[in-house]
Order: sequence, then C-alpha cells, then structure tokens
Amino acid sequence: MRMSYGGTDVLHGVDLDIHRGEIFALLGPNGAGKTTTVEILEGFRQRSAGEVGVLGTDPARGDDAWRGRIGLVLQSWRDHRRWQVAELLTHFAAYYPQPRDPAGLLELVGLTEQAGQQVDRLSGGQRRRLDVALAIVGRPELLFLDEPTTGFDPEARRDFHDLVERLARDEGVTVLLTTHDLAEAERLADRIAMLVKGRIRACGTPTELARRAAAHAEVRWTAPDGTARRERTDDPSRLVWELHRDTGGPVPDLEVRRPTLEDTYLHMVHRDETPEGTAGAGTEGGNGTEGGAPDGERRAA
Ligand SMILES: Nc1ncnc2c1ncn2[C@@H]1O[C@H](COP(=O)(O)OP(=O)(O)OP(=O)(O)O)[C@@H](O)[C@H]1O
Repeated sequence: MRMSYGGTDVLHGVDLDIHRGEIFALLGPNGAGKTTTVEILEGFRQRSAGEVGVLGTDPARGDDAWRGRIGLVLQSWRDHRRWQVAELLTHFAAYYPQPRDPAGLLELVGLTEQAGQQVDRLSGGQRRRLDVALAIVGRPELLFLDEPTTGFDPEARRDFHDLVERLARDEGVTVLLTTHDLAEAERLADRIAMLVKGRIRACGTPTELARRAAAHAEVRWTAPDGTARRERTDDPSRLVWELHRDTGGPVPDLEVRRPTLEDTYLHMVHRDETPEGTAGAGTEGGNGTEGGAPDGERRAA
C-alpha cells in the first residue's frame, strides 16, 4: 500500500498481514505514517496505490455492515458533551445489532460511578475509558486503538491492558494498536511492526525484535579493584562463569542486561536518520520480518 499527500509520499510500501485474534502493535516516531495507515484501514482515507483487505473487504468500499464489525475510537461523542455517560453509551449501542449491555460495559471500563456524569465533566483518563467503551459497545471483530492509554494513571493502564487481553483471548477480537509506549507494546502485542518514514522496518514478536538490533547482552559487575566494569557478549553465561571462576565466588554487583525492544526501536529510528543512501533501504532481515516489497499490499485480519 502506498500513500501520498499532494505529491509527497508518506507511505512508501506498507506490506503486512494481521492475523485474526492477534494483538498487533504499530510503532513509529511522530510523522512516520501510523495514523495515515490506520485511517486507510478504517476506510476514512483513500490510499494512492496498492491493495488492502480488512475483514475480507476493501475499506474504501466498506458498507454499514462492514463498519459495524469494526470498533474504533469515535470523535463524534465530542459533539455530545452535555450527554450523560450512560446515556451516550446507550445511544451508541442502539446502532448495533448485538450491543454490549451499557451498565456491564461501564463496569468493565471502570466508569460505573460516572454513569450519571456529564461527558464534559470527565477527567482526561475517564474520557479515554469512555472512548474505549464506545469502541467496543458493538462487539467488534476488529478493534482499532490509537494511543489508547494516553493520560491513564498506572492502575487504569493495567486495567485497560487486562481488558484488551480479555477481548483478544476470550472473544477472539483482533486488535490493532498504535502506541508510543514501548512497554505497553511489549506487554500486549503478539506481534509488533515498526514504521519509520513510511516503511515497515521490522515486524515480529517482541522477543524477535528485541534480539534483532543488538544481538549482544551486556554484563556489568564490579572488579576486585572496585572499578565498575561492563562487557558486551553474545554468550553471557560463559562470561559470568569465567568471572565467577576468576573471582573465586559470587561476582559483586553482577547484572546481565538483554537487549530490549527499546534498543531495537532506537536502532531502527536512528538507522533511518542517516543520510539517504547510507542506510539500507529494505526491511531489517531475520525471523518474523515481513515487508520491503516496494508496492506491497496490506491486509488486516
Ligand atoms: N492531510 C494531510 N495532508 C498532508 N500531509 C499530511 C496529512 N496528514 C498527515 N500528513 C503528513 O503525513 C506524514 C504522516 O503523518 P501521520 O499522522 O500518519 O503520522 P503518525 O505516525 O501517526 O505520527 P504521530 O506519532 O505524530 O501521530 C506526516 O509527515 C504528516 O505531516
């Protein structure tokens, strides 16, 4: 799939499959093209080229029945600021053939106490909870969540993660999540794609991606002379064994740090900040990586 705005290419060939029932996270720096991608999949934007299928339908031709199978965070409730929370939810529920029970849904997202409150009196985090409730009121098969936990306190974030996991595991809902929170992606996603400057640079499970950029673990310890030491190695257990043997006992302040998703993310982003031509143009290779086809197609669920 490709996309350009007024002759400027912003998506250069986004090619990936999102499987039914999986939680898929799309990561990338500001301006990478995440929202553009998601809006094309939601049917709100026309792509410039390529093929897209979402629940078996081209989103550009999605009808009401197709739309009813998709959950997204609507902006329209902002036109309903004076409505009460439960009232708004009941109003939206009426659009769907088999909606969730509004009271149960409020309980699920932790807004029972706010049921009678006016929408414009909710806190930022409470509004996001309401966004999520509105997105799932119609029992969607596919749920789009665009930076869903912005403004959530740690407890609300954890509750939200539990909820998304439950929707995916128990109800088979497919979830496409965009987030800047790498810990959130690592915690929730079955697979993650990294979009940088309109191209998918890597795609795989969190563990696959974390391994990819920096294959070496870092071992830190304090040497007998008291100096802090660190060494990168692809065989940390061997180094630790040697240190233990040389020390003749426990190694002081021993720490083994595996490469993280953040290492991979920063590697991918910086790789693309190098001048044109010096950075590789394709997708990072390795297990679980897809994409790189210049005119690729994108299919979701
Ligand atoms: N309507 C538009 N007209 C012209 N350019 C646009 C339009 N919408 C987005 N862009 C440009 O397309 C590029 C991708 O934007 P997009 O909003 O998809 O990025 P994003 O990855 O969602 O970023 P963020 O993390 O900041 O939300 C940006 O360079 C942006 O300036």
